[in-house]
Amino acid sequence: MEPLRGDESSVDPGETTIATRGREVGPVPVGAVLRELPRPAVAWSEAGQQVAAGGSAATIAADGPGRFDTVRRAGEALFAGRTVASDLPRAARPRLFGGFAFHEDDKDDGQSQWDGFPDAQFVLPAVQVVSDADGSTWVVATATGPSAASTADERLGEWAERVASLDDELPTGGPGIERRTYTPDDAGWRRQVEAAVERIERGTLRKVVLAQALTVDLRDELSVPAVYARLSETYPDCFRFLVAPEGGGQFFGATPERLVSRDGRTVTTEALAGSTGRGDTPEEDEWLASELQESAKDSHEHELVVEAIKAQLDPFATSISTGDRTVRRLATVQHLQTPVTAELAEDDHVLSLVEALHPTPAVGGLPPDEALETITETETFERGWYASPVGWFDADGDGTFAVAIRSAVATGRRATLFAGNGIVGDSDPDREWDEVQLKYRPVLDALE
Ligand SMILES: C=C(O[C@H]1C=CC=C(C(=O)O)[C@@H]1O)C(=O)O
Repeated sequence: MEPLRGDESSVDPGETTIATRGREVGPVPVGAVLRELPRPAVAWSEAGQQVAAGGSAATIAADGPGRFDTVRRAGEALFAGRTVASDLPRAARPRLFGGFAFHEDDKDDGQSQWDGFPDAQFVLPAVQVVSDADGSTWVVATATGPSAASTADERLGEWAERVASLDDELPTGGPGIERRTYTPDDAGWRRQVEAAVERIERGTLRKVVLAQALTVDLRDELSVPAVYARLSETYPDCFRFLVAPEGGGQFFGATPERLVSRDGRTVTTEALAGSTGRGDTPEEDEWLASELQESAKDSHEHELVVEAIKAQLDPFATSISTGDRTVRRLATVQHLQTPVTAELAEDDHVLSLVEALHPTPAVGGLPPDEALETITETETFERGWYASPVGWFDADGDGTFAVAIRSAVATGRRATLFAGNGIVGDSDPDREWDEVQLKYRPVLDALE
């Protein structure tokens, strides 16, 4: 099916009647399902809920500066004609899954690993396997158009049968890494960080998140479903995601960072910035965590993010509150984290909040425009969808988006991993290099 593009007028309500049907099945391993599903494929896991989805009942794509608005309006037009079988749990309702490129005018020259990833793309999956937090698993089929109901019924029958007879054998080890190429290399990184620090000392820039890319040539064919399953085991508390558009590469990761969730008028987000490593013993872990809590550099970097998020939410909110700052401990790094919640004054759509919050200074910087300019002028690789909003939204305008860090894009036997660090006035290039290497580990470990 051709993606719906542009404004509401391109969406014919007669063509977009949605029918959703579902059936409860026994537990199914996510990797095995992903291997079976057609493209475009998406996977999403949060808070005990796991979705693996494939095929498209409808696709929305958008490019350029109005992309958030375009997607929201096309989504609203699409959802207007939906019918959902009444026996389905909330987790199986129609949702659009996808995300955005980091920059609004992302250059897709047709030759990079980002080929096939537009500035924004969302898919209403034809088939989903949803494992809900209560332990139940559902096969869900969705179809659009005049014969939506009968197509959804047929699709459900076919997929419930296929899912029941899945072979769950997946490669147990990673494909192995033959060659690594860093962009920039360590000397180039040093120059970039020094130039950013100089810019901060000289003028009005306060913080910029500089990132780098690590391209790995793989020894064996990569099974993204197997890597996704491995990330799900190692990072159960992170958002795991996979976006595999038709005919493009596969973008995946396990990110600790929520961009925003909207549930009615309640908004949840967080500041996550300031990092240190993990220790070899519980005592060393504690020592590193308390050093992080007390570090003036990390506190400054973190507080800039908290203040910016509050300011970004302010125009929407009747109240904003922040929780206690804690240390979030992951498998290879520890971060300073502050939860932020807000109550909306009106029923703003989650995509309006995504637009307001992206990029947070945890992946962009401050002031935002100057930081973005610095990133564009400095970085020598394509961010594509790295550090961008990925997630879902539904017919009510509720949704959850994560920040797509700890991620990689893969095509064939090659994967490019991304990682970045917040640079402030007293950043040291060597320490920043070491810290960035820790952020490659989640994906790297799954590939080795
Ligand atoms: C930009 C990344 O991390 C951000 C999130 C947490 C901590 C960060 C930091 O300490 O610099 C970064 O702002 C990344 O992982 O690529």
